[in-house]
Amino acid sequence: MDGGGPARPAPVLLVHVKSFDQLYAELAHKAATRPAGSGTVAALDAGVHTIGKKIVEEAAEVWMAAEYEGKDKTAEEISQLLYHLQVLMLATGLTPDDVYSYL
Ligand SMILES: N=c1c2ncn([C@@H]3O[C@H](COP(=O)(O)OP(=O)(O)OP(=O)(O)O)[C@@H](O)[C@H]3O)c2ncn1[C@@H]1O[C@H](COP(=O)(O)O)[C@@H](O)[C@H]1O
Repeated sequence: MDGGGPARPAPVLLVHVKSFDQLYAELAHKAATRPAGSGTVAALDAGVHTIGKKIVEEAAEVWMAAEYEGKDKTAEEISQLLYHLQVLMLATGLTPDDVYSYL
């Protein structure tokens, strides 16, 4: 027995999924338009040396997560590493295609 009322729509879980290329396009737009409050703009202004150190830090966090913190945490840390790699790509004028050509 369902009481005869109107059927309630099933709950929808909204998951925002972003591809590597989509993130790069978003970051390139940020770099071009320089919106206030953008961490990407701040990182680009800080320069390659600072971005490079962040990449090393994030890579270590990926390693530690993989050894000790499980799959979810590892995936999160990898996403952060990919983000900072993309910032370095922008800082050095590289596009995803430049990288893909070596894969
Ligand atoms: N995907 C990311 C992303 N991943 C990682 N990060 C940055 O990397 C940091 C994570 O580093 P840690 O976890 O080590 O934290 P933390 O050491 O406390 O960080 P910091 O003190 O170094 O900022 C975050 O604080 C962010 O600054 C990101 N910053 C932005 N994005 C995405 O990039 C897009 C543009 O962002 P804005 O330029 O900030 O608008 C948006 O779609 C964001 O979701």
